[in-house]
Amino acid sequence: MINEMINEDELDDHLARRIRSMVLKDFGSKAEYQNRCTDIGLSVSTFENYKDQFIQEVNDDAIPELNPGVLIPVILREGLEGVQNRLIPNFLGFLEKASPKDAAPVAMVRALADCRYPHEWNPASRLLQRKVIMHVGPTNSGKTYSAIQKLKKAESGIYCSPLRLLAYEVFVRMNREGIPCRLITGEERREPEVDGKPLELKVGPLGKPHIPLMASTIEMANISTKYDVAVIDEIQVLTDMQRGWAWTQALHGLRAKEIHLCGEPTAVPLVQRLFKVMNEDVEVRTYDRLGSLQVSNVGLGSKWVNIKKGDCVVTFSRNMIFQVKRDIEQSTGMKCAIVYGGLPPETRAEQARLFNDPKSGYDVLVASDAIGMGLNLNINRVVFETLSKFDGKAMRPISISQVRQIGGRAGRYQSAYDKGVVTTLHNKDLHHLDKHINMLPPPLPSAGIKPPTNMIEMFSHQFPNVPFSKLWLMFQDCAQTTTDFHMCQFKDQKVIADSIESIPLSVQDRYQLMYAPIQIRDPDLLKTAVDVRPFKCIARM
Ligand SMILES: Nc1ncnc2c1ncn2[C@@H]1O[C@H](COP(=O)(O)OP(=O)(O)OP(=O)(O)O)[C@@H](O)[C@H]1O
Repeated sequence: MINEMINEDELDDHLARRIRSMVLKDFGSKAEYQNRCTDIGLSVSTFENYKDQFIQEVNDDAIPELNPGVLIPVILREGLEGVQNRLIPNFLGFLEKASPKDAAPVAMVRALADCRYPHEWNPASRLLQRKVIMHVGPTNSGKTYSAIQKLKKAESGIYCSPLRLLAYEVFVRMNREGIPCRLITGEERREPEVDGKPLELKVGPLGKPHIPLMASTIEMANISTKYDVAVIDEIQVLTDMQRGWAWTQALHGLRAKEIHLCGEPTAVPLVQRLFKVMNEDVEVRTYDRLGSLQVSNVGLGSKWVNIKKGDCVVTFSRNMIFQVKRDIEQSTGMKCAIVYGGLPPETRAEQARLFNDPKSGYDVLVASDAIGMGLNLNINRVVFETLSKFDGKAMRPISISQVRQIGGRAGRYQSAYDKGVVTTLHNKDLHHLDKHINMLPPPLPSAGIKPPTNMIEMFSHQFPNVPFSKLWLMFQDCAQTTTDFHMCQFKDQKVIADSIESIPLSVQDRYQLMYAPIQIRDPDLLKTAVDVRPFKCIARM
């Protein structure tokens, strides 16, 4: 497959055109596309009459959504599938212009799947004029620190986190400083406490205890409450294929007088465009890195014996984390702490604490890319075990943004090592690392969206008795979006939807289950998810 071999810096207009031609050839010849169009109500003759004209228009770059410049980030993020998924919606858009009469049979279902104005999905927030401040800069530049300072002083506020562990960090820090803060994640809810003991709360004006702050994973952020200040961390994740919708929803929906966004400068143009549609201005504050970060001129020569105290080895599979830990402990005698996404927050925090404490005896950290977002660790040197990651389908080079985010964990301000070093296990990877760490990633192309449940329900009324996984595909074929948005795809969505198809459930329940982060490899968990409702118990954010 062509897309499995593409590096971020190799994909140019010419290659994007070649990939597009390949996909268009299938559109013209494979029965699948015709069937998908007839499933939603188009006649066979309409498809046959207009498909070649459509292919010609695309090849002439007359359909902006399928131009090479738009497709490059799509191919990098979604592979060939991203281009394939965009063909039918654009074919229907083309048909509507070319022959409204022939497009009439699908006009209503297209209107029901109109996702061009996601800011209208949160009408209550449109009544507010929100002040938006965007803190941007490289890693370790004090962006989150500045935003959190504002949150601390707020009468009411929310911190929206990309990770359970970061939400937990803010929860612990705020309560320790005497500022009552709740924790809300997919897994747990906690009232203000310090070291397991409830925090003494002041009584508010209505005679109830006043808890001003909430630290929440972004998927769980309550957007119906009013806040003085909201902080959205790692805003660049809004472009993520699976989770981006939660950032977009927070950005559109948070009912806060003041919103602070923290993240990479690459997010600025897209975020500005999204707020412009809502008539809200964005004040951009730019930060510089606190302390230097250097790429080493030597790798470890593929030898774990070259690991030193203060090193963090980054690898991308859970099996490798344990393997690397064993290898390092055997060849150096040093003990390794481990951090990866699947660990419970307390265990992760404990492992991070052990590594950060110079007297604990844990000198090395072995971690997954879970450390790439915001964690404060005393790392002297980040060592990439590899620069490729399995994305569920194929091994792909990690993005420039990921290289920079993960590498940037070395040398944290006011930590034991304020100058950071980045290197690779294998010398052959060093050149790639050096090139990418100094490269500015391109601006973010689009923000993820997840259509609201009522939209899917309305759409489903047009196609009774269609299995849900097929209905979701039909919705996406009909969906209209602008180039600023993309529809999020949920991990294993088809497998989940098909495995619950025979169980009597509402459309709302099916939709909710489909995007719940269920471990489908565990059949018991999937069964529990179906048996136990509401489904909050299985959320694993
Ligand atoms: N003005 C400051 N005073 C004291 N400590 C600070 C200050 N600014 C930043 N720090 C500390 O520096 C470290 C990095 O800051 P912060 O987490 O805000 O960086 P960031 O730019 O958000 O980085 P990342 O994107 O990696 O999360 C943190 O430990 C933070 O507490």
